[in-house]
Amino acid sequence: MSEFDDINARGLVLVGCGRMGGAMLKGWLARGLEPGATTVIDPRIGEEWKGKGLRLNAPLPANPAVLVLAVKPQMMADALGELRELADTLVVSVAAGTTIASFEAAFPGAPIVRVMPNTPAAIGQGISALIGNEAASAAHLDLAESLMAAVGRVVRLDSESQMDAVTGLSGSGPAYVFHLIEAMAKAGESQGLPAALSLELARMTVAGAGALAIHADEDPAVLRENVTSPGGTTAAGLAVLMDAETGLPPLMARTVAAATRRGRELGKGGA
Ligand SMILES: NC(=O)C1=CN([C@@H]2O[C@H](COP(=O)(O)OP(=O)(O)OC[C@H]3O[C@@H](n4cnc5c(N)ncnc54)[C@H](OP(=O)(O)O)[C@@H]3O)[C@@H](O)[C@H]2O)C=CC1
Ligand SMILES: O=C(O)[C@@H]1CCC=N1
Repeated sequence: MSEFDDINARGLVLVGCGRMGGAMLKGWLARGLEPGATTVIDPRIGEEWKGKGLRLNAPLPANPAVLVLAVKPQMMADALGELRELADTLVVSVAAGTTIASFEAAFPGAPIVRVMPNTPAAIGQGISALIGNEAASAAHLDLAESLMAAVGRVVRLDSESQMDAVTGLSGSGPAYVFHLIEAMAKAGESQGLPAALSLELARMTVAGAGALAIHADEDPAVLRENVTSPGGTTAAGLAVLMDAETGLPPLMARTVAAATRRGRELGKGGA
């Protein structure tokens, strides 16, 4: 028994195979999704997906288990317009902003699950938050959860109103962390290190600290204190980074707030 048994029997349709759709597809194929059971709809399908046995831009199966929508929110209306009605299919959207209500208008009566994943899904290290509509049964939610659990961890939300903040935190978050790596590498260069060495030190520091944050029993605050010798180098660095006015906390608060706000705008049809 695998989480893909029903999906492999009935089919999965992925609409939009770009950065996020592609990341999930990579993870699903690695964990048991059969290429022949997978229909990918994307007008500009990347070369990497050809020759793998996927059904590329092929007619939709009669009654797929799941329809995954992974196009940009701004393209969603066009993409939905191209889909015919589906009989008994779970609709899963990963689009930022786009509300469950807007999908209910497109798929009346259908079970709909809104998910916010992130791109580490490509290596099975994602985190996804999900919430379903009234028509989504416990079995539908379990199906969506098992699909996303195949590419990382899954949390369920209490309310759709949490989804924009989730998007601003963990959906967009990998980009913040990649930028942290870039910024640390640049800072090392400024202190005289060669670029390649600085990048390697920054990349492994973030990766190692992230892994430790998951595997250690202690909270991140304790792990931070473990690095910080009284009167030492870390304390000097953190005095800058943790400054309540000019440090990371207010900057991160503004960053997540801006992303959350943008999610809300997209939900209202913002271009
Ligand atoms: N990237 C991320 O980290 C995350 C993205 N998301 C969400 O995932 C969704 C996709 O984002 P992302 O992968 O970054 O975007 P991309 O632009 O990389 O991927 C979207 C893909 O959909 C294709 N497409 C456009 N119109 C249609 C259509 N009518 N039918 C089928 N495919 C179509 C695009 O083709 P073309 O390029 O030709 O337009 C593109 O290949 C968004 O809604 C986003 O909010 C959610 C979490 C994280
Ligand atoms: O930037 C975006 O809008 C999407 C949603 C979360 C991550 N990428």
